[in-house]
Amino acid sequence: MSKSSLKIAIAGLGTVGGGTVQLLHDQAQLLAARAGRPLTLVGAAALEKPTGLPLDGVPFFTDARVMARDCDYDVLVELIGGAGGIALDVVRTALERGRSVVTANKAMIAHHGTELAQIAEAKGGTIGFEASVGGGIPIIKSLREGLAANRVTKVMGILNGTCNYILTTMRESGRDFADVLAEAQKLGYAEADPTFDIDGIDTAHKLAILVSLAFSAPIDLDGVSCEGIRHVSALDIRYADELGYRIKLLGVAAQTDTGIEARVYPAMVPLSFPLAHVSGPFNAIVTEGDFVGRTVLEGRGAGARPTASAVVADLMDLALGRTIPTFGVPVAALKAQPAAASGAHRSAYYIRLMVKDQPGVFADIAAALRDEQVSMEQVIQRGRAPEETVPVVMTVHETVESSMLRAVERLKALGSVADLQLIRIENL
Ligand SMILES: NC(=O)c1ccc[n+]([C@@H]2O[C@H](COP(=O)([O-])OP(=O)(O)OC[C@H]3O[C@@H](n4cnc5c(N)ncnc54)[C@H](O)[C@@H]3O)[C@@H](O)[C@H]2O)c1
Ligand SMILES: N[C@@H](CCO)C(=O)O
Ligand code: NA
Repeated sequence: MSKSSLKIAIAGLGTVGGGTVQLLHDQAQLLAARAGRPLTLVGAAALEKPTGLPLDGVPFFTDARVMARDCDYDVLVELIGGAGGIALDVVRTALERGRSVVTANKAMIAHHGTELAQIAEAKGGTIGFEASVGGGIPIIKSLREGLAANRVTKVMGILNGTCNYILTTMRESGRDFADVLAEAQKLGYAEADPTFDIDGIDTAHKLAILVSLAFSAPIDLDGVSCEGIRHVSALDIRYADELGYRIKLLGVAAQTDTGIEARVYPAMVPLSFPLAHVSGPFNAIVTEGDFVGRTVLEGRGAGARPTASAVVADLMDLALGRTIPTFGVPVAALKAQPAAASGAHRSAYYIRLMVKDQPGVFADIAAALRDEQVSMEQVIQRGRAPEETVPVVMTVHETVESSMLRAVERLKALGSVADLQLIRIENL
């Protein structure tokens, strides 16, 4: 006896929605064979009906709210975007109707995930959000299922394809930031508002989701500190190369004795580091678990086809009746934890100072570092330009963050220092 099809309504037909419609069409036979039932589109909504997508015979809606409310579907796929607004409305409507939801919307999950999981639990639906973190990389499934036997102690990753594309292309081509960002937008990697990418907000959304899954805690976006890549200059990228590092925007979360540490920041990573060679729009995530040790997952973090691959993986779980609580455990079992004590983090650092080229400057810099017990490792200063500022670049040994920040204040207060750039050096 053949099973009934999984009825899918899709809201949003842009980069990811278009890719998803195409995948459901191109792989229809393979999906039906694996799921034991067809996956059928019963509705599609967007501001305008795109041409060139295989949507013949699929009812089209310009109002996604109407589709969410009236259409007869098993699962609503939300690919509109935005933390609230229409995306949240259609998702709430579907869940309230006892239907399931699949979404790529990390902003919405990071802001409203716990509340939505509660509705899903109460009404008998589920929420799939594999596409929301790491694009096509199965990191949600990995944390929620594959690593379920472990206490996870650390999750660290390159989680934003746009930033990684910008940093990689700037390094390889010497092109400037704005030019490369425009290219990432054209390729469909960037968010509708690309400041979400470059200011680290998108990475923070994704890290908040990973923290919840890894440490069984309710989503806490406010608990993620966030620094983007706007201030990373071509000069720093060149010095990183010379010193044997790559600059990467990282999301890093760890379980510490005092609570959860969750941070987004650009860091220099040594070439031997598992994330150093991850380039272009690729993402990668390193996890550490108490029994499994380290695992590393790498793949395409953005773009139509990889992201559609993750959306449809969630649809396959639904078609097969494989369901699991949204964050791995029922909402009532999620336990909030305090944020780790600030300033206690230890790491090495890269410092670039723009200084006036005059006698005594270096002694002042050395004294500022000495006074805060910060120990220098390498120093690069070359060129001579008595009328201008010149770069002095240093790396310092592992030091407590609070000492490093006090030393930075001392350095900034020196009359000879015109500018200062501080970048963490990350190691595992
Ligand atoms: N682009 C990527 O590589 C990527 C990867 C992972 C996750 N995501 C996420 O996927 C989601 C979609 O991103 P995208 O890049 O496909 O966006 P997009 O801008 O390419 O597409 C958005 C779609 O939503 C539709 N839409 C917008 N407002 C609407 C409204 N009021 N009513 C009905 N439809 C409306 C648009 O017509 C369009 O079809 C976002 O949450 C994004 O963060 C994107
Ligand atoms: N704007 C996001 C899309 C994938 O989530 C990125 O560049 O990674
Ligand atoms: Na994913």
